[in-house]
Amino acid sequence: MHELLTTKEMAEADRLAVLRGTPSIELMENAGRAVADAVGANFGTIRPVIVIAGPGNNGGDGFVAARLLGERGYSVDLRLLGDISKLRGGAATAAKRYSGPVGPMIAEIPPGAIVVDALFGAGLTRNVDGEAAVAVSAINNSGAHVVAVDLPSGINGDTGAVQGTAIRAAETVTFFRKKPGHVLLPGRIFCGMTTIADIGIPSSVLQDIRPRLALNQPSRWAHLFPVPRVEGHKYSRGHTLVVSGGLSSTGAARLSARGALRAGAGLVTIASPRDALAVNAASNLAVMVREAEGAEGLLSLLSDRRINTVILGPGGGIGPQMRATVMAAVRQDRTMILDADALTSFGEKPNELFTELKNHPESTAILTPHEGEFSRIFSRMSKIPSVKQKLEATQAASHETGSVILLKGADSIIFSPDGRGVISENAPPYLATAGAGDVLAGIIAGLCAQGMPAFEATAAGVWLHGEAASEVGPGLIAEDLPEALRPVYRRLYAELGAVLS
Ligand SMILES: NC(=O)C1=CN([C@@H]2O[C@H](COP(=O)(O)OP(=O)(O)OC[C@H]3O[C@@H](n4cnc5c(N)ncnc54)[C@H](OP(=O)(O)O)[C@@H]3O)[C@@H](O)[C@H]2O)[C@@H](O)CC1
Ligand SMILES: Nc1ncnc2c1ncn2[C@@H]1O[C@H](COP(=O)(O)OP(=O)(O)O)[C@@H](O)[C@H]1O
Ligand SMILES: [K+]
Repeated sequence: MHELLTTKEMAEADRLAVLRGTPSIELMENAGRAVADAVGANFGTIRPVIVIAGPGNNGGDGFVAARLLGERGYSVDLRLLGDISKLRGGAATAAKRYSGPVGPMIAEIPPGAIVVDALFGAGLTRNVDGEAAVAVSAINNSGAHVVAVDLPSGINGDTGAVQGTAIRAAETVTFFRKKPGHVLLPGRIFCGMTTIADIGIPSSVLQDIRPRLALNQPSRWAHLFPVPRVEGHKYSRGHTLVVSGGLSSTGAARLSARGALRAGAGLVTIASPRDALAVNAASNLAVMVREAEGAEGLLSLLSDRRINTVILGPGGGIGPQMRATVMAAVRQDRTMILDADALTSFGEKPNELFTELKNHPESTAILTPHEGEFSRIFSRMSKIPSVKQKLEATQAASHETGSVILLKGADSIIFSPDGRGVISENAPPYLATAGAGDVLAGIIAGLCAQGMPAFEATAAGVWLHGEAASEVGPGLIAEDLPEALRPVYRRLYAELGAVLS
């Protein structure tokens, strides 16, 4: 159930379901029934229901829901955008089956009403304006409980963007699988709680559609999640190196190091400039500290081939020294997590980094920008859209650079250069706190160190990070995150049925 279908893929799912024997009107009847059931689950017949129907199949679902709610004893007021004679296909059939009155678009919602929003769904092609926009604002201003059919009207199903204006729903009933617009912001906020209804589309259609996008859930990466082995030892669990900043900025590296260790790396070492050695050493026990000054220092530490992952960027400083250090790591064929300052340092010359990465196919880079860092590093690359189109931009950045890209936010997006992508929805808002990203870089590195492939390790790291945050709860600070991994790991291993004797 974790695949995400673009609106085009969903139309294909509908088409294949029809080809395999389920008539389109039956899909629409099932969709309308699921919506009527959602109203019935929470509200008795005492509340009036207003169904706002649009000119396409989304409106058709609205006609079905209106008919069924009427049959169940609700007082239903159906309003249609456009002319009933212009309805086509399933929507025309659904309208014929509805015997109640059909009114014009509404500009005011009576108090206490429940609104079924069946104005536009997957077929929204342009900004909402005119009469439809008036209805949207009347609904939003009324405080009515809104059940959206498939998508809140005005939300783009592929991007989650608001097209002109959009209905704020309390709940959204979608069909077969979620769409990206249900999980990407701001769409996710407009959806309220989203439920998925089975309308009779067989899951086997997915074998033909082969969706590339999914929710970031353990089902995507659990088969590759590292499980400590009885015959293992610390070296078989990998060694992560974190490059620290100078005396006044060691905290970020220490947070990353702690994240990597808790995530299960066998060893973690902080590569520290001399001036910060004392503070790094004094504040770490299980994490080791070694002196390393700039690119030269890093190279000398990387002569130890057991160090298999390197974190660069957190608190590292912006400028030529950081660029040289990153380039040195790239030439050493390691898995690198490039975060924060390591990304910003290449803002002027991104191709310098990406050319070097291409010349070293044995090295793997995972880039973990937030939106600001993403713009800094990618805005000069013409084939990468603006970060405002975040899904397309992340996918293009991964494709163009051959690196795993994690675009951080409330709806973190991760893409692999092979085109697979996941979107996360488990991060609580209080995770947005200083240093949380540094811990995340560490968790991802800790998973890579244990041999998990880069894309899956990044997805798993982001999921664990969100779960750990929820485990801590409000009041969270970044230091809490590595510690909260323990109960999350315990639960995850239990769910995986992993034997940890
Ligand atoms: N396919 C199936 O088997 C099933 C589909 N199902 C349901 O169908 C929905 C998709 O249906 P759909 O493709 O007809 O699109 P829909 O969202 O109704 O909108 C298209 C209409 O709106 C109009 N329009 C668009 N934007 C507009 C704007 N800004 N302002 C004004 N008008 C605008 C557009 O006009 P046009 O662009 O053609 O001029 C067209 O008339 C899907 O979300 C699900 O609920 C379920 O029943 C299960 C089975
Ligand atoms: N509104 C939000 N809801 C949930 N998580 C968020 C939100 N905003 C940011 N985050 C998460 O918080 C973390 C912040 O990381 P980052 O921006 O690198 O901050 P820092 O550099 O201070 O560590 C990321 O994991 C990001 O996904
Ligand atoms: K809708």
